[in-house]
Amino acid sequence: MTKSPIGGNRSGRKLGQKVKKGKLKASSRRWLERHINDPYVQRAQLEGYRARAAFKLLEIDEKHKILAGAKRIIDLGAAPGSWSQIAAKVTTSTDADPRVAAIDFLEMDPIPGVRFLQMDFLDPQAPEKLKEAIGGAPDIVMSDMAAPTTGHRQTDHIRTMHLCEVAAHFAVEVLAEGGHFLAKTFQGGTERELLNMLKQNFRQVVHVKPASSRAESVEMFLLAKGFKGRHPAATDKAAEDAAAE
Ligand SMILES: C[S@@+](CC[C@H](N)C(=O)[O-])C[C@H]1O[C@@H](n2cnc3c(N)ncnc32)[C@H](O)[C@@H]1O
Repeated sequence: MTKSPIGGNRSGRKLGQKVKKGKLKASSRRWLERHINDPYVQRAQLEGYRARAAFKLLEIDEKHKILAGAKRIIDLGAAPGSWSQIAAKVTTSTDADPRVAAIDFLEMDPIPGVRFLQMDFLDPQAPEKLKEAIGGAPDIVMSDMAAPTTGHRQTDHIRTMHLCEVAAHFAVEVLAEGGHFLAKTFQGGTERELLNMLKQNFRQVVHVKPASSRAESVEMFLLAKGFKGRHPAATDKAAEDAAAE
């Protein structure tokens, strides 16, 4: 999703009205020009995705093959819904047999096969509600969550890193063995402690910057592949291995 400088408008309707009335500030006009000329925005419209963010997930998948065979997927920070659209397709989720659970504190238009919770993922009740909604261990927990911007770069950075950390701990709590965790992070932002925890619990941990993630953005994705499972012995051995590295 691309954030509008006029306040999180996703549909472009309000923006369109402001353009018509000639009320745009210079920064908004620059944003709009970039948005309109963005090839990923155009492709998203052509291919029926709700956001250009779809291509970040598709590019990561092209290289790292995480989606094929996934039966259940949890999507954190889902609105407006392009990742959930992909998840519903991959899992062949339907309203009668839902296999995708999604959460966002913003509204999201319904997607067939996606159980959507409009709530804050940091709400203490969110993990249980998501588990109930998905109805079984997910093969993928993916998070595109970014904290709402305050204008103070470091604060925004810390808040998004916190979301990434909470998402990682949730993934370790719910994933099926062999499952994957994907989350938005920032360049240079992933804490060593979090990386170590992921290395203990997953076979491979990498940082990815898809081409569709704007070059000027510090956004990156953290991908942890192949969840080792919640076997205490395996976890102890993994911890020893990670500590020895
Ligand atoms: C980049 S957008 C996600 C775009 C989405 N992946 C897509 O493909 O349409 C990030 C989303 O994270 C949501 N978000 C941020 N913090 C959140 C939180 N604490 N709980 C739930 N959603 C959150 C925002 O409301 C926003 O909609």
